Amino acid sequence: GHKSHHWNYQDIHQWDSDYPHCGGPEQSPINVVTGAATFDSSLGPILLSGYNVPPEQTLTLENNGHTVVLDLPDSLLIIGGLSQTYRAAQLHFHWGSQSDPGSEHTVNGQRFPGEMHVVHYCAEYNSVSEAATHPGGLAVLAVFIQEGEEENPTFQQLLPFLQNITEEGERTEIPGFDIRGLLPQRLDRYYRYNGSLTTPPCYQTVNWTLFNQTVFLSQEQMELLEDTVHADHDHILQNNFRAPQSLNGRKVLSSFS
Ligand SMILES: NS(=O)(=O)c1c(F)c(F)c(SCCc2ccc(C(=O)O)cc2)c(F)c1NC1CCCCCCC1
Ligand SMILES: [Zn+2]
Repeated sequence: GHKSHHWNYQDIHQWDSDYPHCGGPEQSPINVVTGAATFDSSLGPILLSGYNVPPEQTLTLENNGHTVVLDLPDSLLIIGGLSQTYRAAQLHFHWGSQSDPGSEHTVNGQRFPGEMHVVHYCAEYNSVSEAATHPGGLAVLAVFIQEGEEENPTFQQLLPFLQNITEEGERTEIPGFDIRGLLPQRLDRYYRYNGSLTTPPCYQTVNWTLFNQTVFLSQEQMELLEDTVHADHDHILQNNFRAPQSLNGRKVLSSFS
């Protein structure tokens, strides 16, 4: 298991004293300035395989005190749109509160209500932990979450279970469902840059894909995400996002013009 993370989102400026990579030059998240992105025609559509998990296969949903994590079978693959094949490890969320947005990345200075990260590791490694320490070892698909009129049926196969894991350390089993349905329709339109984990140890080993198209949750679903899980016993887990980090000369590419 992981050494217990004694960090939190309140003393973010302390992170780099305990975790030196957090002070590195290629950190995440960033603000994407769309007008400054460079179109790269070699960036093809993200191609997924095995994302439809049958209901008889259960998935573990956990409150780890920093976010809610859905463990994913390593049979879910990214087989296109990246230089190598990547295997799924987990997905988790970043959110704000009912009054404030909580995405990690921002676009032209706009923060979205929430952000989902689907974390994958390069198939040449045997585990996400091993891959996490190698450049390009991780590929995270990031999806911005907005509030809309309709209830999102695929998120409805996940969000109600948050009520089983309100306390840090709690976990629950949920029936498999089509993980593809959590992603936007257009997997061919995205921003791409090299960055890091947005949490300690902040390894600078993440190939980021930020989809241009967002997903929509109803107000009730947003409230489930924002107002259900707690950390260290009593206080509600909200605003679990890191501030945007300097690009330090990094290029942001786009798969579309
Ligand atoms: N945005 S992100 O991808 O950087 C990210 C966060 F912002 C995160 F906040 C998290 S959760 C906090 C880190 C953590 C804590 C406990 C455990 C455990 O008990 O197993 C594991 C991790 C979190 F889990 C992740 N992703 C993890 C990063 C830590 C481990 C490396 C590979 C999995 C991706
Ligand atoms: Zn994340």
